[in-house]
Amino acid sequence: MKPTEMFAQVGSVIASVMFAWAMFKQYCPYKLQEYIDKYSKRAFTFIYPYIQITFNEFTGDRFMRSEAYSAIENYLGSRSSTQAKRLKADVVKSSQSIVLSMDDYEEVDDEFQGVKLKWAAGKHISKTQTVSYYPVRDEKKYYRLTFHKRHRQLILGDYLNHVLKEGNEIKVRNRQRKLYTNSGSYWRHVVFQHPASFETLAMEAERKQEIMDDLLVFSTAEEFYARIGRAWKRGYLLFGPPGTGKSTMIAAMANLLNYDIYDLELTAVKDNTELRKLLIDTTSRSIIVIEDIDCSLDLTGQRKKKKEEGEGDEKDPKSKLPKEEAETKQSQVTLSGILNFVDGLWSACKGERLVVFTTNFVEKLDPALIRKGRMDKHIELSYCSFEAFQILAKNYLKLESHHLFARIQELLGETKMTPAEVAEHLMPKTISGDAMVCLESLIGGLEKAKEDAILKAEEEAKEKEKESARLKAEEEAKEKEKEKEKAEEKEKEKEKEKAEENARNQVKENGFLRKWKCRTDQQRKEVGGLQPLKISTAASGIEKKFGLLRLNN
Ligand SMILES: Nc1ncnc2c1ncn2[C@@H]1O[C@H](COP(=O)(O)OP(=O)(O)OP(=O)(O)O)[C@@H](O)[C@H]1O
Ligand SMILES: [Mg+2]
Repeated sequence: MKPTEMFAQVGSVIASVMFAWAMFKQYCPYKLQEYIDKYSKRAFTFIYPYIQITFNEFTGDRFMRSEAYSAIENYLGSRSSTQAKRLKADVVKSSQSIVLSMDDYEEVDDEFQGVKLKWAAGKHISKTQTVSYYPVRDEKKYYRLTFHKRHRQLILGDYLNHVLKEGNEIKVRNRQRKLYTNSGSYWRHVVFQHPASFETLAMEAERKQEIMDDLLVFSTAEEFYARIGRAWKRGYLLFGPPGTGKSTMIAAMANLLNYDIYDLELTAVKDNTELRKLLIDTTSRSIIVIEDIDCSLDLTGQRKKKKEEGEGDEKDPKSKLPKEEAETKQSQVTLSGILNFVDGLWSACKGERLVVFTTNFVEKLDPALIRKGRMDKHIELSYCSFEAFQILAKNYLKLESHHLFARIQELLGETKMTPAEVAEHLMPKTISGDAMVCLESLIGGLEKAKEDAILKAEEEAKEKEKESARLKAEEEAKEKEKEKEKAEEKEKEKEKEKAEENARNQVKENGFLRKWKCRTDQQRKEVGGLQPLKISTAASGIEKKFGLLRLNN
């Protein structure tokens, strides 16, 4: 057969099939069409040994992007870049890296525990029913997974879990982290790009490792927290003098765990309701920070006042506050509001969260706020030790050792200097960045700090001496006053005794007079009976006591 004849024949067959299909569509009853369609599909799947699963980009209402779809997109990213011929590129981490994914209708192969699978990207296109010059094409993208039906169990269970988990991890790795700050009842964010890390943090290696382990264990302990029935959150209290690295450590924590930071400014929060709203709006994998919690609000004061008034309801202390106080306060966030934020709300929020409080004065805080369970780990950041200095020297000057280190070690043992101050001395002082100049500057600073400390100690000692002398003088004056009072008391006692003695003598004298004057009954009648004797007050007491009477003559 000639090729032209063959083409003519194939053409007429196709035309006949199309004609038959058109006639079938036109005249075959709808019900019958449905039956034929259904059974032909069943017959096909009976013969076809593969299973297909479709993951649409949007689920439910059109506005929610499917989590599974984006996880698969991330999962297939690396495979696509090596297999697919047409790729889509997207920029993440503010132009720092490019993420590739396969373009529509591309296919990539994957393998899981020796089982081969195929992923394909596709889209359904349907025209919307709007009347317009430019009809909108409604695209519905999807990924389709194809695998042999004998692997159904493995793929539907382990494989899909593996895809979702890995996809989500890639998503987290690629995401641009953010630093949120509250403005009214909303969060505003900027890109978080702090270079601090635990490696550059000046701190004793052992303690540093302990904190890092604690953080890493927490971030992978989802199952553990679920098993013990606790919300997946952990509280850290960082305390220490200014410039010891509290804020730096928070940045290092966020970088270690790849978390966002929510820097909560409590004084800008109107009340507990606003606080609750802000907290509900936080996302998982985040650190919620309240810096200088002792200065943020007079939380301790509010609680103490409440206790004094004997109104122990923690739930709503605001209503118990005196009226003027509640009105004059700019922010009405209360301690109980904070406590509820740390405890109550968490159980309702999915995902892990760290809550970090920092303070310069840990002793000022209410014990309820920092008890274990709320602030699980208390970390003290203190003055610069020699070990911490070595890390700073390595970071700033690229120095592992130097002959001046011995002197610095000695001085650091004798005086206190914060890592921030040490770091300031180690900042390059010359264009050539001479390390010697920096170390000498540090030694100078440490020596001065030592001298200042000695002077301060002397002054304090003098103050103390003065104070104790003043107290002693006060004590002595009090003692003298007491002695004087005692002597006066004694004098009074003596006078009283003397008066009583006199009274007794007078009474005796009166008794003798009575005997002497009333010798006969006749005489008694003449004087007109018995009359009480009028004598001095002390004597009248004795007279009452003994019931003595005298004749009134
Ligand atoms: N432990 C440290 N390791 C490395 N750098 C530090 C350390 N402590 C302080 N610094 C340096 O000092 C600067 C100030 O430190 P930071 O802001 O972390 O102190 P802070 O404890 O938060 O102080 P404040 O209590 O005043 O908020 C930082 O920019 C950092 O460069
Ligand atoms: Mg700070």
